[in-house]
Amino acid sequence: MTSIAHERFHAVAEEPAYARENAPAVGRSAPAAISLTGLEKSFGANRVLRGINLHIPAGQFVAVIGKSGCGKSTLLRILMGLDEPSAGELDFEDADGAQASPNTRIVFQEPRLLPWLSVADNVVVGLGDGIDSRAAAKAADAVLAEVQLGEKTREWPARLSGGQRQRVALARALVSRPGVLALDEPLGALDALTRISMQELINRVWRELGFTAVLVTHDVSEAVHLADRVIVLDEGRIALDLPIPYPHPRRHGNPDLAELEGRLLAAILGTDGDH
Ligand SMILES: Nc1ncnc2c1ncn2[C@@H]1O[C@H](COP(=O)(O)OP(=O)(O)OP(=O)(O)O)[C@@H](O)[C@H]1O
Repeated sequence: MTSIAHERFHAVAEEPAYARENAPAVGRSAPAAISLTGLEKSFGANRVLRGINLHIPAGQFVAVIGKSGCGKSTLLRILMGLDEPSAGELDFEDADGAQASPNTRIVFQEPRLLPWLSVADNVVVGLGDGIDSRAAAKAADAVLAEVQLGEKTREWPARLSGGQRQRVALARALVSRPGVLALDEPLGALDALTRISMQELINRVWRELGFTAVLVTHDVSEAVHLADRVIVLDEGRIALDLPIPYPHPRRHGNPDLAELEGRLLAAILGTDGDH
């Protein structure tokens, strides 16, 4: 495993006006650091995660990549509290290193929208209960504008394209201003051009809002375009921990990124030592 001294290569911009004025207090949390220590997960005799040690600083964007079945989604589910580890520890820390319980949200490959609710009401679902309905509607409209769906707030999900539906799912995750956002192959079902525009959108909202992001993807190009750091999982272990030391936003076709993509592919396919 290659360990890295993390540096922030992106400047988190000052909080945008829409976020200050329209984000409700409910759920809102500062970006949190994530620490995994000796994390293990078994399903019966199947040892899926085998002693994962990983520290993700607050605000970092990490991509997790690896062969099908290597444990990526299991790791993400444990991070989100959707599954329990068999052994080891998961801790969140605030900027002072104190234990934290950040607001965490996840976006899946399928948008999972409720078909009987409008686009705006689907986003309001992301706020949970206990928030004034006018404040919730205002927050939903603002975040929908941020994901360029300001024209579609009253539309039904069935009348949107696949990319638009996934932008609603992203807006539903962002409306409560999470400190940690998990992305489980969120662009996997989209065509190549929509993927690129969604990558730009994810990169922009991350730079603007500054949450900690963990992205599971099969796409090495997506990983090096979005992440500060890419973790390659192999049979439940970290096979490579690769920093991507370039400022955001990143250009497609950059030869330095192409070289990193090659290294990642070799690590995923287990051909690092071959010539
Ligand atoms: N709830 C479960 N019960 C039993 N086995 C499970 C469960 N969830 C995952 N597994 C097993 O854990 C292993 C890792 O699955 P996981 O979904 O984490 O892999 P992945 O790397 O995300 O795969 P993919 O890239 O195909 O989505 C697989 O062998 C899978 O069958």
